[in-house]
Amino acid sequence: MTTDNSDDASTVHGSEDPQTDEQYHLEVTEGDVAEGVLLPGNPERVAKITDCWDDHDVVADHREYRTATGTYDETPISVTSTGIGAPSSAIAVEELARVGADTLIRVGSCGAIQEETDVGDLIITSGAVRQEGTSKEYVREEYPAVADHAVVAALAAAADELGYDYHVGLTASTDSFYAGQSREGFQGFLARDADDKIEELREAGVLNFEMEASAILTLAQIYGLRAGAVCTVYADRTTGEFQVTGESKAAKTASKAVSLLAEMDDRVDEAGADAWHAMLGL
Ligand SMILES: O=P(O)(O)O[C@H]1O[C@H](CO)[C@@H](O)[C@H]1O
Ligand SMILES: O=c1cc[nH]c(=O)[nH]1
Repeated sequence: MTTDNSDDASTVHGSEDPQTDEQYHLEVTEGDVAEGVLLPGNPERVAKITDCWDDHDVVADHREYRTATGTYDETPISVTSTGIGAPSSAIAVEELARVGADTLIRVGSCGAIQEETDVGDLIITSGAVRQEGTSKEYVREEYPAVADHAVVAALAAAADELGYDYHVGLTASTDSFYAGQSREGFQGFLARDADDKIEELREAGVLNFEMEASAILTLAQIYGLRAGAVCTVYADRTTGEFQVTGESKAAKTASKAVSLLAEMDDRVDEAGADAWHAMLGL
């Protein structure tokens, strides 16, 4: 008996050299992406991000993963959409790391749960509650999802320079937009402890809900990569207001942060760690 495997053969992605092979989900290879990569959830946000760059090319577009590479303020930079949620974001981190990315910044939207945060504000994540399952496949629940301190500082410096209102603090990353974020489901369904859950996070000082940051930060920490997150507030969970607004603020802030980090890295290469600390005001 003969078997026709021609279709299979054309879609095999080799695993002998995972660094340089085309990656199975993202369809990127080494050289396609810069060291600094922005990670929006929504593929449609890729174009909104590249709008503020000097130039760019779309280098891959497969499933939820759209990747573009270009320059911002003369700094090489890439963007890859992750799709919604931790499982697909973890795949993006895995495959981007394999092709040479070392700095990952999520550029997202979120729901804010504190009174002082308004729709359109930016929230820069310093650490994230791991209310998702993916990062638990990698490491025990007690392991912290922390943002890289230089990435947080660069995002805050960028938002300052651009004149945007921002808050720095803790994010809760969930596996569910509805039940996981204490929203009503279909026909008014309310998950067990929904009200208590949002109140507990609020009282513990958590600023916002979104769905990817904790997995990205956890994997980055395990792999020795730098990561952070900046999200625009779409939902104000204290007033009930919801508006899709301010996407370009997070895009510009994260792009500028990548160029500030590259500048810091160059200075460290030239003058040692003291210069880096001086730039951060430490
Ligand atoms: O706007 P993005 O980056 O997709 O982020 C947020 O929006 C989606 C839910 O609507 C989730 O991915 C959440 O994290
Ligand atoms: O409330 C919100 C808004 C955007 N994304 C989320 O995950 N939650």
